[in-house]
Amino acid sequence: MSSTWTLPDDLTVPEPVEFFPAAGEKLPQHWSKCFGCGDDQPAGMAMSFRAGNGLEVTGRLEVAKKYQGGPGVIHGGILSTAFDEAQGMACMALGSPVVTGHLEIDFARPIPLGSVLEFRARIDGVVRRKVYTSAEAVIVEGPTADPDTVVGTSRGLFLTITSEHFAKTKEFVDGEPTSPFGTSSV
Ligand SMILES: CCCCCCCCCC(=O)SCCNC(=O)CCNC(=O)[C@H](O)C(C)(C)COP(=O)(O)OP(=O)(O)OC[C@H]1O[C@@H](n2cnc3c(N)ncnc32)[C@H](O)[C@@H]1OP(=O)(O)O
Repeated sequence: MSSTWTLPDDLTVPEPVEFFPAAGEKLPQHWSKCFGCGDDQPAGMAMSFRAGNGLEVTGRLEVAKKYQGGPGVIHGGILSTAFDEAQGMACMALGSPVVTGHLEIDFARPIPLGSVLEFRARIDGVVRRKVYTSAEAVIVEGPTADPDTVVGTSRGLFLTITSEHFAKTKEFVDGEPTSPFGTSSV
């Protein structure tokens, strides 16, 4: 199905901030307790990310058996979470924390359990606090691996925020952060 997503006319394309890692380098976690990428979150998806060219990042997800939705395939909510994480991590190029405002996914192909997915996510541009992002996923390891076949696509709007955003939920934080960005990058 084709997306109804359209980019605004007044979109501008920023440069990555100076401290954004060079292409191929690992991105720091934004929050070690994050369900998507945290290394201090045993229940989480343990996604990892590297900087790509310009405003692009690549992410990796191993599709564990516990992510099953339909028989033998990934749950759509897990794939959506992975896109959310990947597009949010692309926003790291702005050097500002963000949260997701809107996310839409096309599920293009079944994704068998045991696959390794690669996500290619990017910032398409910004308008004021609004960050327009997009991403695709391909299977790079597993029974149906094919790096040229897109198995899912996503478009997402992220909003830059200040640290005050999370002040409201500070008392509910589960555990101490260990990521370089602490609680505030998200
Ligand atoms: C670098 C860090 C790496 C982070 C990776 C993290 C990956 C995971 C990310 C997440 O999953 S975050 C968790 C899920 N998201 C949330 O919990 C956010 C909950 N929603 C909110 O807190 C607020 O709705 C939000 C901050 C998104 C917006 O509220 P604001 O009061 O700050 O914005 P405001 O209403 O002033 O709108 C600002 C602009 O955004 C637009 N906007 C806001 N929400 C929108 C929406 N949902 N859809 C479309 N447009 C939206 C709004 O129309 C307006 O456009 P204009 O500038 O053109 O006037």
